[in-house]
Amino acid sequence: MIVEYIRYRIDTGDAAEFEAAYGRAAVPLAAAPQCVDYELSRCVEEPEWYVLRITWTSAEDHMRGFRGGEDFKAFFAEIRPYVRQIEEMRHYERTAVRGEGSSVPGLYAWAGGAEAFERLTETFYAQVLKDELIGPLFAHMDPEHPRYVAIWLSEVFGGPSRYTDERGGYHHMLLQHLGKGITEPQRRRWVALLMDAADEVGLPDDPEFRAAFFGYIEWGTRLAFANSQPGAKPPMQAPVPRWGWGVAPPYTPAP
Ligand code: HEM
Repeated sequence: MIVEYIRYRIDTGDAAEFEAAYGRAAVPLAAAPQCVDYELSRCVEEPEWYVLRITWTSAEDHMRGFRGGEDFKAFFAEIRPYVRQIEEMRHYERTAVRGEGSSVPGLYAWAGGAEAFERLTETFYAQVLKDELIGPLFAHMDPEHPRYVAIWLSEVFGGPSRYTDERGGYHHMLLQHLGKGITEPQRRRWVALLMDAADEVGLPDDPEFRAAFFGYIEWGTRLAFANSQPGAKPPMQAPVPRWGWGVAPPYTPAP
């Protein structure tokens, strides 16, 4: 990915028409498969300055793919009057220094932290052991298993990286599932019992949290199922996944 910055200096009297033109130009821009995202910002201290940021899949995709295609023609038709007001137009490589801030709490904090996941797995595995369909799979489980899965889940949902640091990370978890031959009914029962346990221990039940939580559990159990089949050849090394809110961040009612 590559980021293009275009800085404009626009007379304040032309600002409304400039923004409207970009509003129209954004339609073919958004339709271009080379465009990852875009944002036009206006300077607060000196309102004649604008910066347009466009993330492209690559500089080559931008210069050859987009510029050579139909979307560019429609895009350029809208912004042509402002080309002479461009003060800078360059591609920038992203560096490793980036990340998200804490304005939105992570799923780990939202769930209630380490204790919440420990309560969850304790209750869950107590039911698992009594279950006729999946209980036998866990008959010889390590008594610490619920705690290990709690620190795995905590790490996945944005808590400390304890499973990676203390328990061998993804590789170790993967080894526990290889060759287990989990069936689809067993996977479903695992999911159902975990969701029951989530209710029982009072994990947050707002739609946004449960959608994100369930999304990971669905994804993770499908991987565990696939990786447990005879002959499966999953990647042996990978980071522990990190799961976020996805398309529905926490709902905060208007004040
Ligand atoms: C999101 C889904 C899942 C997660 C996050 C998960 C997580 C884990 C982890 C972290 C371990 C290793 C614990 C350790 O460090 O020793 C493990 C082991 C194991 N998992 Fe899963 N698992 C998932 C799905 C499943 C499913 C669907 C099944 C079967 C129905 C299953 C059966 C097992 C078994 C039998 C073990 C070994 C337990 C033992 O003997 O100690 N897992 N799992």
